[in-house]
Amino acid sequence: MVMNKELISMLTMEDIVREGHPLLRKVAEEVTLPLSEEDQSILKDMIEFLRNGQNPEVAEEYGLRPGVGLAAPQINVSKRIFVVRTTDSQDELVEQAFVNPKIISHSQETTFLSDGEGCLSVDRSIDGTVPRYARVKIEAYDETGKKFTKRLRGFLSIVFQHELDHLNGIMFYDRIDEDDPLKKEVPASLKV
Ligand SMILES: O=CN(O)C[C@@H](CC1CCCC1)C(=O)N1NCCC[C@H]1C(=O)Nc1ccccn1
Ligand code: NI
Repeated sequence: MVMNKELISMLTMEDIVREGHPLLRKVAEEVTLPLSEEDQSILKDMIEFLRNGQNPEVAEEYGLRPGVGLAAPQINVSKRIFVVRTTDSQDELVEQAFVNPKIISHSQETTFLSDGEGCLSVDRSIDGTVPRYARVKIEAYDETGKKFTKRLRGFLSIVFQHELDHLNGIMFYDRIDEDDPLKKEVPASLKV
């Protein structure tokens, strides 16, 4: 008997897990390499979701919120996988899968998005400064199972840290300082 192929399905906002779902607060499992067929198709769906969201016609058609990153726990898959699609400091398009990602070193200096952060799994806007390392040296595997290290800075570094937090059950607002949510300056001691 011929097994029928998985239906080609695109991810939509219904597939995005929202606040309150336990998976967003779990530490996701490492992925065994090389990636299984299933994990490879999960990665493809995740990249497609970001591409679709960044295509105004498709986003409009399917009611997608545009995202620059997506972590597997957000689509109810507790695995250490996320994808990023954005432009880097040289305005080059970066479309990258990160499997079993790790920060191996980071700057003392911190940075933050001046408008604060949001999250596709959070249907409310939360004001506040989310401190992130200004620069990170990371190690991960790509969709072919190849290990790579990269130095990230700027917006890409922030996106990476937001996604890595999702693999560790951390939400961006966990990092907002309640006593001084809108703090803008970085304590002098932290500047290198
Ligand atoms: O875990 C992954 N997510 O939750 C999707 C998030 C990830 C980003 C939030 C802050 C850093 C990574 C995402 O992309 N968004 N969050 C909701 C609003 C829309 C969108 C966004 O911030 N877009 C954006 C921001 C600045 C410049 C250009 N575009
Ligand atoms: Ni998020």
